[in-house]
Amino acid sequence: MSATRTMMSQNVAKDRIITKFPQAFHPDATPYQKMNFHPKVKAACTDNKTGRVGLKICKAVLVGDVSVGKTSLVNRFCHDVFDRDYKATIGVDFEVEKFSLLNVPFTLQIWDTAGQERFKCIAASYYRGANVTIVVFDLSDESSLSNVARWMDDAAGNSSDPIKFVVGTKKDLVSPAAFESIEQNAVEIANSLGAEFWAVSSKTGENVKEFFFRAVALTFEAAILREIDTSGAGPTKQIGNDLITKGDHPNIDSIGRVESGQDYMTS
Ligand SMILES: Nc1nc2c(ncn2[C@@H]2O[C@H](COP(=O)(O)OP(=O)(O)OP(=O)(O)O)[C@@H](O)[C@H]2O)c(=O)[nH]1
Repeated sequence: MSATRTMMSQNVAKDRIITKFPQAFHPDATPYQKMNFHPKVKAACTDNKTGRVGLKICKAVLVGDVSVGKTSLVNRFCHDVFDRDYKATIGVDFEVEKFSLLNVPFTLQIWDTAGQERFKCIAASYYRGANVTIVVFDLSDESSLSNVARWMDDAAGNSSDPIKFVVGTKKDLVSPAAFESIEQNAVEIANSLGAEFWAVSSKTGENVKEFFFRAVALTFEAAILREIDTSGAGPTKQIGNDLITKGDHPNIDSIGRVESGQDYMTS
């Protein structure tokens, strides 16, 4: 391993190192059937002799109805906290998380958009170029599930072939019987949208880390495969479809990484 790679791996927190390919929540509720990293990806990451594996930065966008739990999901994963009080997202928030997969550093920008209709225009301008589209609904509120297809259409339609997820939150609020019923509907909808289904609770933390690790692994793999297929040589700085660059944002560093913070504020 090169000195640079060793240094970069050391910058990643221990609980952000992904060694095994994370599995789907439900084997029948995913279009992504792989059980392991692709041999080409393993080889490229293990050798890294060709210089084709560069710094990876991808973009995930969360969308969904008001108050379904988008911010709570991000906060549970990124900060391991849960707030019972509702504070509406204004415009869009973002976090940046660093990972290591197959000893290669990987950064995920997580964009948390507002569900309120009045912020829709602002939020929608951030959908573009997402590598992962995450449509969130509330397992305890069936009406939020009925809007999932529209959210997916709006958000994923602005990106080129993103990895897609439908995530039901607030699992702690539903009885096992109610869960079984809404899960069945959610799986059907997710399948029809070509998305993978997950059920999580940000309150208890159930499945939150598992979900994000799965999203990260699928995105990383797709990005490396795309890079192997499209670039013959030379390390790349990023492989997002349409990532923001320095100058677009005051907190962007020289290689296009952003510090976490709120990106848009209005009264
Ligand atoms: N019991 C329970 N409550 C949750 C869970 N996730 C979120 N909530 C609550 O649901 C409310 C809304 O959560 P948010 O995360 O702010 O929802 P949001 O989707 O980001 O809302 P907008 O920013 O308006 O789009 C808050 O009161 C949270 O505490 C969960 O897993 N379980």
